[in-house]
Amino acid sequence: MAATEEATGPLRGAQQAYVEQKVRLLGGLGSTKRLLSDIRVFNKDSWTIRYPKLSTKAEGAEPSPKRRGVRRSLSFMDDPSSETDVILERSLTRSLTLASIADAQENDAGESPSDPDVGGRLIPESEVSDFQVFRLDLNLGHHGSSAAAGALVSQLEKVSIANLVDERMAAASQHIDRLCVRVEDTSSKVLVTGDLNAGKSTFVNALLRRTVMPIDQQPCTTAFCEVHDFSENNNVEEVHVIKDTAAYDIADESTFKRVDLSDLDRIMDDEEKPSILKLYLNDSRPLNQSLLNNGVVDISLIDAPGLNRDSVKTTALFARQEEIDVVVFVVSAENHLTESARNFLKNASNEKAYLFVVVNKFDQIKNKEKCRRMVLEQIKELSPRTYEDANDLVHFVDSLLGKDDPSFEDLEASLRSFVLVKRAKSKLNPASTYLSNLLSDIELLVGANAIVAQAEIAHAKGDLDAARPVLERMKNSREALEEALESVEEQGARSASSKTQRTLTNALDRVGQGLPGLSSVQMPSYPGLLNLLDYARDVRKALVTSLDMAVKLSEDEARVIASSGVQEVLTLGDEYLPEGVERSRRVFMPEAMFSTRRTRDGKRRVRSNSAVVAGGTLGLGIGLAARQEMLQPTFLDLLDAPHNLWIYFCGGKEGEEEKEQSAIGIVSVAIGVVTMIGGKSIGLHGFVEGVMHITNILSDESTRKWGAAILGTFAVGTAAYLVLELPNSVPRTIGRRIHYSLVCPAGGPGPKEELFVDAHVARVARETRKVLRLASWDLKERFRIAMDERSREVRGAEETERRAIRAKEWFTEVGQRTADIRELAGLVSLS
Ligand SMILES: Nc1nc2c(ncn2[C@@H]2O[C@H](COP(=O)(O)OP(=O)(O)OP(=O)(O)O)[C@@H](O)[C@H]2O)c(=O)[nH]1
Repeated sequence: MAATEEATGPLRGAQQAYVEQKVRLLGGLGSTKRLLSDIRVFNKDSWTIRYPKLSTKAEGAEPSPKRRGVRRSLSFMDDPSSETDVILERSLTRSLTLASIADAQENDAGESPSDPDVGGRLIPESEVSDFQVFRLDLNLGHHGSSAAAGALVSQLEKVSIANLVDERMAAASQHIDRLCVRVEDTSSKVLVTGDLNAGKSTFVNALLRRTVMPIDQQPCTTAFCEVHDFSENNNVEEVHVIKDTAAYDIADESTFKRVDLSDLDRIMDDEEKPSILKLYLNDSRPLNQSLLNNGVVDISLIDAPGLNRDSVKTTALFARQEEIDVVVFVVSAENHLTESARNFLKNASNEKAYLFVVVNKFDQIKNKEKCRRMVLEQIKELSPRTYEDANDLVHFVDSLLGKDDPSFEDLEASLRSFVLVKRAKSKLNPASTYLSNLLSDIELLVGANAIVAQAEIAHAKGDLDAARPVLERMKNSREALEEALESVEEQGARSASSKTQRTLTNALDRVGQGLPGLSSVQMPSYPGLLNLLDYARDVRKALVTSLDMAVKLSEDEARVIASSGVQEVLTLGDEYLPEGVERSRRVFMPEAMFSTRRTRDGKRRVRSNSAVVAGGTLGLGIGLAARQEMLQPTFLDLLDAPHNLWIYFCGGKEGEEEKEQSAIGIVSVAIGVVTMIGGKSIGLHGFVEGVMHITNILSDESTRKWGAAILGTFAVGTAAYLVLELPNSVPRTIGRRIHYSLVCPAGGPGPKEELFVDAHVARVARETRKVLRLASWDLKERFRIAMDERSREVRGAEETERRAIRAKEWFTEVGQRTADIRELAGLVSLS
């Protein structure tokens, strides 16, 4: 573009300043893009970013007069119920401090003089607590949809919210790319928009000093009409009708349709209404007066359809597009700001910060002062920065009069200055405003997340303080517990074994003497010689049963020992297991000890060697009394010849009394034989006759006379003795035989193994040990699991603490980086 010295001279200084600021801003945008990328990586790999919500507290919301910050209640989208008091400071950067810490610092500061800049927040109070760029409310409208969206988001999980924030950051990063393109672009686009019929086309025509745009009392602008200097179109004035803006290429005829300028009215009225038109016009005014042909920057004016014609959204979106540098908002003074105008201004001011407002048809207003006041009040609320610069940015004019209205001249000068001289404002400010908002959002995000990290550090420390000592104690006491359990097991088994040994040895000794193993067992009464065999059977059964009962007694004693052992194990559990660990819920059932297992077919399975090991007759397994060979009386039960012979001839070890008895016993052998042979049918009479008969054969007459008498007397005496002695000798004989069979079951004078006693001792000890081992195994398992859990807890808390410390450091670093970027991009002051 050719520029004359006259036009460029006064603008050169501003241009240079602009270039410098542009370079700084581009640097800031680049750094912010890298920062965003780092935050996204951190969000993905190291820390799920939480999305904060700051709300005003009903009470105590006001800050201390000494403080620049405001008190807010911090909560998070994924956990709206838990709130923390924070102080939000907004000076050059936005920072969050826990209220408790800020209060403490304030107290430490003592009676320091009040900050003169109290409440000097640089962005409006309403915006200070909220996100501008990362706001998760997609609908920017005013219809209260944000509350619904907030409620929806609060249902989402942390990760989903972090993903939404990530999407925002990705979008911000792309927006930065577009901003960079725009900042580097030398052209400036001025969008003229406003309510329907506000006089936008009239105003554009007045600026161009020619009637180009169709004007009507009826709403008539249906297309976006972009007005460019005709130098961009080879100095040819014409209209290009465009279907697709993105595809439009001035060098490619297929992307547009050429139309003569004089046909503009006709195209607008066409049935197939175009949506975008490019008008190339010759503004023949001198460079220092012309807006389009100004010698510094390529300006294009865009006359947009009235807001209420198209949907508010379309125009609002258009206004937010990055190629728009300046928004000129035309308001009809007759209507003030309509609702759609207010919506538009509110949203556009977020994006642009400064808006150029033309209050048109001011000539129609009678009470001009009142109108001016009311419009300015509305602007103050909607775009505070525009209001701050109202003298330059808000103009009350009559566009119909155009250049003939002195106010219009002021407007033109301000607009030229706004677009050209204050180019930084019109061109760079949208980018720096966006950058500043973005950095503020990052600061709010990392500030809140640093608070979360701090809370996690404290929480992890608390967990570690609680779990570490418990774990240490468990590690140190593990060996002691194992030893104690082993001792319980050992002592229980030993005690059961020695008790059983004593009980059974005692019982077996008594049985060996013909007495019942346990005194509680009744011996059968002697039924007489004729029922001797039954008597022997009953005696045998009683003795055997008494042994079974002794076994049962041993088992009962073992149950008591096992019970107290199990109790000891439980006490050890209480002593060694940490609090909160569930104690054993196993119930020890003594009656289950020594039970036989049943096989699948329901038959009993005897686990021990059936030769001598028995549980007794009382349902405790196969006892001696259940074994037929033990109950079956034999001849030897009555007259134990081998025993008596052994004792008598071999001297034995028994005492004298035993010897005397044995002498008689020898005699009894013969009688016994006869008795057994004759049994009940022969009887004593037959026996005496038999003896006489024998002596008849063996002796002569003289001896027969004496011998018969002697023999008769001897036999009768012996028989009488036997009859009297049998009730005592039979139990002794049977007892001795049972005793013998249980100590030498294989028969014969083999090694004197105490098989009966030993086997039961081993069995009872084994069963007792089994019970105690199970109880101690259970406790050991609980202890091991509890220790593993504590180890895991400690490791988890250590990991959380490490992660949170790293995150906190990282967030602090990010806070520093945003401050540096502000410095670099020249955003130190947002005014
Ligand atoms: N008195 C007076 N009338 C004006 C002024 N500006 C525009 N008008 C009239 O207002 C009516 C609408 O003007 P336009 O310029 O077509 O308005 P617009 O905003 O472009 O209309 P649409 O594009 O259709 O929304 C016309 O009849 C104009 O003559 C003004 O400053 N004073």
